[in-house]
Parts: sequence; structure tokens; C-alpha cells
Amino acid sequence: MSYVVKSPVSLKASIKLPASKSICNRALILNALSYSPYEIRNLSDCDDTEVMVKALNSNDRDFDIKAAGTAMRFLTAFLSKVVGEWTITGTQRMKNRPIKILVDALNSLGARVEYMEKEGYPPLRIFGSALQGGEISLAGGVSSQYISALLMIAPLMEKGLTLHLEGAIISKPYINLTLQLMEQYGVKADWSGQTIKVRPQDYHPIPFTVESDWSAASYWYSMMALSKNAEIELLGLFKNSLQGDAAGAKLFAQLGVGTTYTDRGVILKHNGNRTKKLNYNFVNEPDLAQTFVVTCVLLNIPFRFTGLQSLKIKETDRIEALKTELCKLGYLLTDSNDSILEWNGERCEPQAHPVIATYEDHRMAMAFAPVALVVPEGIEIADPQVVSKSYPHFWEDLKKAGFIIIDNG
Ligand SMILES: O=C(O)C1=C[C@@H](OP(=O)(O)O)[C@@H](O)[C@H](O)C1
Ligand SMILES: C=C(OP(=O)(O)O)C(=O)O
Repeated sequence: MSYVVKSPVSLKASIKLPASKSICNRALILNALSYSPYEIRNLSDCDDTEVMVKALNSNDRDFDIKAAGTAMRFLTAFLSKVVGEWTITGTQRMKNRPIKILVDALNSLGARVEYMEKEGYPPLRIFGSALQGGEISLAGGVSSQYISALLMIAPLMEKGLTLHLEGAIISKPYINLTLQLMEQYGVKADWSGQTIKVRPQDYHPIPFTVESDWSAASYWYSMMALSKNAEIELLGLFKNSLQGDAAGAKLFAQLGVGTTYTDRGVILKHNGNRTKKLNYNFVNEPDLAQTFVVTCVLLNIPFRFTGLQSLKIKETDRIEALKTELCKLGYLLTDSNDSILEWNGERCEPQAHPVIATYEDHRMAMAFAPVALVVPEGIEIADPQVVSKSYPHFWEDLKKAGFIIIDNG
């Protein structure tokens, strides 16, 4: 299946963005750990949140969390402290996304988690029991989700938890997000340098409403950056967001998009600024990298993006995927050190009728959709349904904004 996406005559939209799946999936765990009587408001209907809701509400012992990294990591930790025997699996790709650092950590804190197939990867068999906790060291440079997963169950461990993070810490804002939400549910932690400490404490339930997703907002910022005339309002976003990807607004100011905050969201306007080259370290906002790579080449702005080391173990190897798909459009990117992606303006022969492959990665589909604004015949995107991982209504929202979307079967 593929969609051909064509530019609107004029791009005008007021969009209710999906709720942040990162916040939803933390709030679901914290609601469960606090035995909350409250239903979370504005919960996303995206796949990654639906698999969490289903797992937490079911009487099953075997869970399939599909492609959701957060659900795999958070539930592995959560289930290891719920008495019983559980299994957890996911898509073929999930079976190749590493989880050893988390499993080793849990096992040394008193849990029993075993591999069912390949050592170091899902699926897992989990024998849940009360956890002792204590003091451990773990690498901070592979995925922050391991750290968030441990932190959320930490106050319920007998001795609490002291985590010494080794080496560089990637995706820090997501660890902050976890700690801030834990604090809203009444649990305090201390983070100083490379060490995070959580004493034994109880969670306290609260009514909770989820903010809109700043990562999803980035695709609309990209469309604004690529349009001559556009009016875009995004609802449910806040300036003082808990989400690290809110940093995208500042970065897009260098690509010509200004942000005005209102009491119901943001309004995007052209600000007349456009940098000649963009250098940025995405270590804190890895999910924004694809948006900026595609937007920059289309604006003819050379870039050097560093801090991309986690992109290789996400929904797909995003560095390879970006290079391959942009080559189809005539842009030659180079990568180095497994963590740097650059474009110095080099071009290659574009394909006559490119079809953008999406590699089961929602962000490949969404980052490439704005290409429609610069290519008169539009852009064909394969397997467009992948967006349901985080933004199920993405294509409907594009239609509302005036895009023409043709289902090519
Ligand atoms: O904790 C989270 O909600 C997330 C953390 C990040 O992953 P890594 O920590 O693996 O970089 C991010 O890429 C992912 O989309 C969501
Ligand atoms: C990396 C992502 O998700 P996850 O790791 O939770 O599967 C993402 O949404 O870009």
C-alpha cells in the first residue's frame, strides 16, 4: 500500500495533535503503581499507548507490545515486581532492539528475567516478585528508557535504588520527564552528576491530563518551514512543557518558523530568518533528527548533526534509512562514527518516480510527507499506516489542512 501526497493550494490548519505517547506510557505505569482511581485524560489512541493499556488491563500472562520501545522497557521492569510468571514479546524489529542492560540491572536488583530466544533481546520470560533494590551501575549511552523503567519502580523496592550512570547520558530530557512525573505522583528523587537516588516511598494517585506531543508538532513545523503561505495552529502544546522535544520550536526559529504561544497551543508564523548552515547535537532530542534532516535538505541548508548514536537501534536504523531515501530524491548524505550525519549540498541523480520506503518507522513516513510541498507531482510514501505508532490521525490531519492524498493501493 502507498499514498501519493500532494501539496495543498494553501496550507491552513488548526490541528489537535495526538497526546504525547512518552507521557501517556509513563502516566499509565504511575497510575497502576499508585492504584489510582482516576482515569487518565487525553490518553492517546496510538499503537504504543494502546498496547500498554491492553497489557495493564488484561488477565493474560503473555503480552505482545508490537513495536513500542517504551512499552517493552517499562513493562519489563513493572512486571518484574508483580508476583506471577509473564512473557513479553513484540515485532520482529523489537526482537532486535537490545534490552540486556535493563535485564542485567533488574536481575541484580533481585528480579528473575530470562531470554526466550536470543540472549540480550526480547522476547522475555519474567518471574515477578518483590524486589530488594540497592545500588547498581549501568551504561547511560544506549537508551534512557532502561533508566526510566528502573526509576518508576524504584520507590517500591525494599531498599530503594541508587543508579550510577556510566559514560555519556543520552536522551536526558526523557529521564527528567520520568522524574518530574514521578514527583507529580508524590515521589522524590535526587539526581546529581551521574547518580540518581530514589528512597523507598509510596506513590499518591492524582487526576492527570496528557499534553499534546511535541515530536508530532515537528512535522507541522517542517511544513510551515517549506511553505510560502501558511497558517498553522497546533493545539494542546505548552511553552513550559515537560517534553524535551519542545526544544524543536527554538531550533525551527533558525529555519524560518516563529512560535507564538497562546492559552490553547501555538501559532506558527514565518520569521524571516534562515541560517546558512545548521549544526546541532541531537543527543537530547533524537526523535527530531529525521524531521530536521529532511527539512534542511529541502530548504537547501547544509547541516552537520551529531549525537545520533541511538538512531541505529530505534524502529529502524534511521541513519541508513535517511541516506537511502534522500538519495532517491537526489541528496547525498554522509555519516560517520555511527552518530554523525552531514549534508554539504552534494546532489545525485534523483529517481524519476521515487517511492519513499518507511521501514516500519512512523517517523520516516511523517518526516517525508512535507516533501509534497516542494515537489509539484507530490511524493509517494509506502506503507503509510505506520504512522499509527504515535500519530494515528496524521493523514486525516493532512487532508484537513488541504493536502490531497491518493491511495495507490
Ligand atoms: O522514554 C521515552 O519516552 C523515549 C525515549 C527516547 O528513547 P531512547 O532513550 O532510547 O533514546 C525516544 O527516542 C523515544 O521515542 C521515547
Ligand atoms: C524511538 C521511538 O519510539 P520507541 O523507542 O519508544 O519505540 C520513537 O517514537 O521515535
